[in-house]
Amino acid sequence: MGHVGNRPGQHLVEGKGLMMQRRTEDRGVCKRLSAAMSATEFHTDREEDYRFLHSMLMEKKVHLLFKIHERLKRFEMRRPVPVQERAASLASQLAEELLYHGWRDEVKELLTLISKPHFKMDCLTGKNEVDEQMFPIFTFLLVTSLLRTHDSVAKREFEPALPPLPDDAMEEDEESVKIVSLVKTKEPLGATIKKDESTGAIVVARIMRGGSADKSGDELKEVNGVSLEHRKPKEILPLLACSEGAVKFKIIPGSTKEEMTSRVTKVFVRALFDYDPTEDPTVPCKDAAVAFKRGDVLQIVGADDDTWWQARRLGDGSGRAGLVPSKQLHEKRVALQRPRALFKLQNIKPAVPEDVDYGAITGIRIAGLRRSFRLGRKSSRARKSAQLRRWSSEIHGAICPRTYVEVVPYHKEPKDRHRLIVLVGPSGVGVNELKRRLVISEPDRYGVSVPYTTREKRRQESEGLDYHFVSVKEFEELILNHRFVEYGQYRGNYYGSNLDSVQRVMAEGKVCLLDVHPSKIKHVYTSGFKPYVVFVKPPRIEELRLTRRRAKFVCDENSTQVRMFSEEDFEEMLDQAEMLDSRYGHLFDKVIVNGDVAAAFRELKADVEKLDEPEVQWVPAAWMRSAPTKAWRSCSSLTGWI
Ligand SMILES: Nc1ncnc2c1ncn2[C@@H]1O[C@H](COP(=O)(O)OP(=O)(O)OP(=O)(O)O)[C@@H](O)[C@H]1O
Repeated sequence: MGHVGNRPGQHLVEGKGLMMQRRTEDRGVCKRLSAAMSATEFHTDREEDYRFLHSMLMEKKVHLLFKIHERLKRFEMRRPVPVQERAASLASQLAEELLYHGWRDEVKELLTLISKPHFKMDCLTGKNEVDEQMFPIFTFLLVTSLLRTHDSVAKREFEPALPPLPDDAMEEDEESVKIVSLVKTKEPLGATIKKDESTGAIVVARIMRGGSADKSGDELKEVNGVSLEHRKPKEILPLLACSEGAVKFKIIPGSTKEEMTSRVTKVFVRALFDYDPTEDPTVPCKDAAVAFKRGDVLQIVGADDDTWWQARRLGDGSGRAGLVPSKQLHEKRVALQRPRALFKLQNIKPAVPEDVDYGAITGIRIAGLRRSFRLGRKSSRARKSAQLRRWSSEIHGAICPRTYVEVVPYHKEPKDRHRLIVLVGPSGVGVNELKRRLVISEPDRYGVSVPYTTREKRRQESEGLDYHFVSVKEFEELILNHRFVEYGQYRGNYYGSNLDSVQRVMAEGKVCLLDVHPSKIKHVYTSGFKPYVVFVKPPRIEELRLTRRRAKFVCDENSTQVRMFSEEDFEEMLDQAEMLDSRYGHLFDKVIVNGDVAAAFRELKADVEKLDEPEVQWVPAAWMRSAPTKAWRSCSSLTGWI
């Protein structure tokens, strides 16, 4: 066993010698097994080691241990919960009903004795030691006894009772010292501690609002009687970790407490990024942090720290506040990441002629249901400049990252106009298809804005139904007056979605459906339109192949050709969707995956209808007031998020 040398496995061999001495001890079995297994990497050539391993692995106890482990795991997964906390009293009542009448006094006394939870089972197993006639009663009592233990566990009565406050607690220093006893439970204390650099004192750094402790700024003097003088926070954590049951803190109120309380903010924000504390190595305490997804609404209840704010996630039911990265922290993090656009070339989508007669393809003519002015409508020159804009916007996004935006509750009144529904998505994903279905389903409720164009009217077209036909001069004036949400040129003609056209639909009391490139959403991002942005996302490629087998796709740049989707089209659609989601995802209120078109349509319709219900909707605060609240200004500024 005394193998000495510089080989990597040396210490393992020595470890094995130690293990062999203790081979009979159950507790060492697992350790030995894992160490021996590691040792095999280096010593499988040694006969002795091999024999040792073999004999150990064949040991019945090892197998039993694994079996126990598996059972425990299975049991753990089932998460058993008590059906009720009064099983024993029910059983006793039943016993009374059935048996109790006419029992001798000795039996009654015995019954009292052995129905205690801690009554030893051994006493009941020796049949000869007790009256034969009473044996069924013993059996019953044994069960009752077990049920009492069960009830104690169900009521968690096994936890120690709080020790009474020492009589001299307040006498010690009436003004400034208080002793707090807390029972350690599974619920986090809701506090983090740190060393105050200026005074050297250990202080409660953060107390989560709604958590067990809520006295931020207090100074910790003792934990379970152990003085914390000159100790570092990491020395204190083991003290807390190893304390069983009652944990006693001696706390001196911090001087800045009132000041800090007054700084509590009541700001609501929408998160514009996902946050998972389990994947964040820098969070001060993972259990004290709050996970959220992009789009979740958070109530910021503490923003006095530059790095970690305290927030509640609305709708999570716990009401507990926890740590979330501050705006500044998230911005710094994003800034440290390399902007992807600088290193990854984007796929350029081929142009699709905007002038295709949609009605001819679908057989359905609805005012304004022309092919969209979205990505696919650009000439190759326009595409190049669009690509450059895309790059610059990605770099801009990295410099000015999306963090949080202040939101306020909005209750729609019956007299209020419907919100504008903005549909975005990669070309060919089915935005027009969904729009068309909505309009057909309720033409009196849904409407689409009629685009403007400078091209000649064709024979089968009507003014105000297919297009508003205007002169170049008129169109350019409208451009100068910022009347277009989106416009472009194709084959020498202007085409555009006009704000007045959108307003006309809304003024008719209809829900206006608008599809634009997400970069244009800013033109309608106002309290007047209150846009509700729906991102239509393609499903996985397998589902695209399956669902679009018979779909026709307008494909040719120079003509009005229609063809089936190709594999390349699908890949491009998915690429574009990813790009749109990463760049404009912070603007999306809803994401609908358009796999099965009927299901996507139902989901969209239900969602849009919900906007008319009296339920609260969270909208950007900027829509409802001209300036951000004082509280939000204290958190950060609102600029540059759209
Ligand atoms: N879920 C779906 N299943 C099968 N076919 C679909 C589905 N969604 C859309 N389609 C079909 O795919 C084709 C393209 O759809 P649509 O014209 O609505 O796309 P789009 O997103 O509006 O494209 P563009 O931006 O280029 O105008 C149409 O023939 C449409 O009927």
